[in-house]
Amino acid sequence: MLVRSYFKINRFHLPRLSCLAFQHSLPRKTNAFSHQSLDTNASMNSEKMSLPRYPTGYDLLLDRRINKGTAFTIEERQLYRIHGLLPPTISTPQLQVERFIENLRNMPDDLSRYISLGALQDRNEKLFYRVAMEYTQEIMPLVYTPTVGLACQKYGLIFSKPKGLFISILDKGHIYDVFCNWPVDDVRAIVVTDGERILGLGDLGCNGMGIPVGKLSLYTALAGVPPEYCLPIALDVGTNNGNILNDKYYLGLRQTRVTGKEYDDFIDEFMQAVVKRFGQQCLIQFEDFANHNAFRLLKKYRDIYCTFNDDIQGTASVAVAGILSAIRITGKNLIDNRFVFYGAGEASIGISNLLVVALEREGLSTEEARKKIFLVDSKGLIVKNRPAGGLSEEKQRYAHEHEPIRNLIDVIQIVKPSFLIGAAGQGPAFTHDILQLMSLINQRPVIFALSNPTSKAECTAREAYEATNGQCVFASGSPFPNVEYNGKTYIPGQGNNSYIFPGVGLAIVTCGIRHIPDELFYLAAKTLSQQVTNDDLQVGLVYPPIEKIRDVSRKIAVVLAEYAYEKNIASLYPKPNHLEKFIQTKQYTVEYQDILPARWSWAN
Ligand SMILES: O=C([O-])CC(=O)C(=O)O
Ligand SMILES: [Mg+2]
Repeated sequence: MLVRSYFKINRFHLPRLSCLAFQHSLPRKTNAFSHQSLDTNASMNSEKMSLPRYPTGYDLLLDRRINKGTAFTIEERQLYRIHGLLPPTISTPQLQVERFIENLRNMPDDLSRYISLGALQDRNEKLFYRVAMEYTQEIMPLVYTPTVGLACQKYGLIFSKPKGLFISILDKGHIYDVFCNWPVDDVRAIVVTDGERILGLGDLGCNGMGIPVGKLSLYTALAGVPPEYCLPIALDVGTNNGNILNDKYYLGLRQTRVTGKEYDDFIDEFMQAVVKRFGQQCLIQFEDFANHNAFRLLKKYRDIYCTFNDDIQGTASVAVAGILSAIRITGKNLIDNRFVFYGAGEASIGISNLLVVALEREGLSTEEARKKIFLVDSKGLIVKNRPAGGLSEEKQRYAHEHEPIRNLIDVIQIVKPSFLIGAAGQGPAFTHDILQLMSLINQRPVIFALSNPTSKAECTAREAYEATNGQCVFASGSPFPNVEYNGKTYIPGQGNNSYIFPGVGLAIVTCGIRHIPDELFYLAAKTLSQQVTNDDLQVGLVYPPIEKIRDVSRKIAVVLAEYAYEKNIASLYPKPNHLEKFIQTKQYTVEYQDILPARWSWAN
């Protein structure tokens, strides 16, 4: 059948088609990324049949948004002049996925796989997301933590094609003009980093670009945010990392970081330029800024722009969701727990702040809630009488009236926590002794090792299960494989903000939420935790399985959108009658776009 139609078209229709294409002056080139204005049906409304304005010939194969590779049909190959540029067999999308996965598995290491996935994203976006959605569990660690950490460290070596914008301090005064070089006008979600604290790896300068790219890939793969709405940005204000400055392949500015007023003015201009270019409702997600800027900038911008800080608020939300699920396993009421945090940076403070909200909902006063939380930083337990240098405003809230305690193990001895949460980005810190102590204090201790990438995790899943004799409830920021221990299989959950930010992004881009109050992250946490079934809890999972993530993200988005309409901070009007259905219709699908004119038939 296929072969017959192939010959039929070849023999009888090719000359006529070519001629038709010329007659209606099919444009040879359109903007490589933007097809949203090129509506097939709209073009079909004209009396005379005209062809949709897609690139033709080789250019079509270079257009990642509509390229289908070997899945282009005979008709498409003929009509768009790509016949002969591809081998004769027409693949199904499923076969394309299988071919890609087989190649991927044959590659020597994860960095090669990262590069290969990035190249697929540049070449055939639909196929990239089909692979990412069908093989989420396998692909996520390659496009995201932990491999993205390695990719950032090697970014100068592996950079090939632009996936976002690089805006440097040298662009100061002209940031809007740089934005104008981005080929899409309707951008609704930006993830931006200044590269100063990439995961737990420290200052990587503009090599940090891998993070916004990875995060936005998950916006689409995990929540179905259309990729054309997404823009990754690296702000380059220099780097204080000597190794990078001396790396001959480094692609960023070779200068130390600009700070103070010059930095602040630069970020101000950046924020204003986003609004000028893309509008007030464009989401700006801050990612992997250093502590000292992260809190400050969040406070400064949160009420003026549509913005949030993922490391503070997204991580807080996913961790609180994990806490709410974990107490369903341990059987303790939330207010009967004590929480020790190892690390007192963005993640720990963010989680603590949201946890206080959750404890308040259970009837505690703010003061009582804060007393349940114990932060340990590089100097030990955070206590009120810290000598010279003092404590930042954020840490101050959690300072206890206590003698200084230097070591984590001593803190645990004295505080007797039920939760031990690591988010210091310092690598192994939950020793066998510490983990064992947790299981002496608690029947079911809860251990979260949230630091990323894997090399920075406070302990491995195996270490946690073994030291606690399989009794602990465990989650980690980067994925760990299942653990077989004493004849039982333990499934470690991934307490990563990727359970939260894609759903938050989906709500914002579909309903035009103008501001992002903290309440949204509490609602997201509750909704996420509600998606955890008793079966999940039974195997120790405090998050839903990753296979359900698209539905989970949509559920989060619906709850957030409801809240936004209630509080009058959604700008899409009128409110859709059925929010869930509405949001679902806006979720990206991996079906190839039909690029044949709607009324075209080969019988013509
Ligand atoms: O990227 C991740 O995996 C989570 C995160 O935001 C971080 O560790 O900074
Ligand atoms: Mg981050």
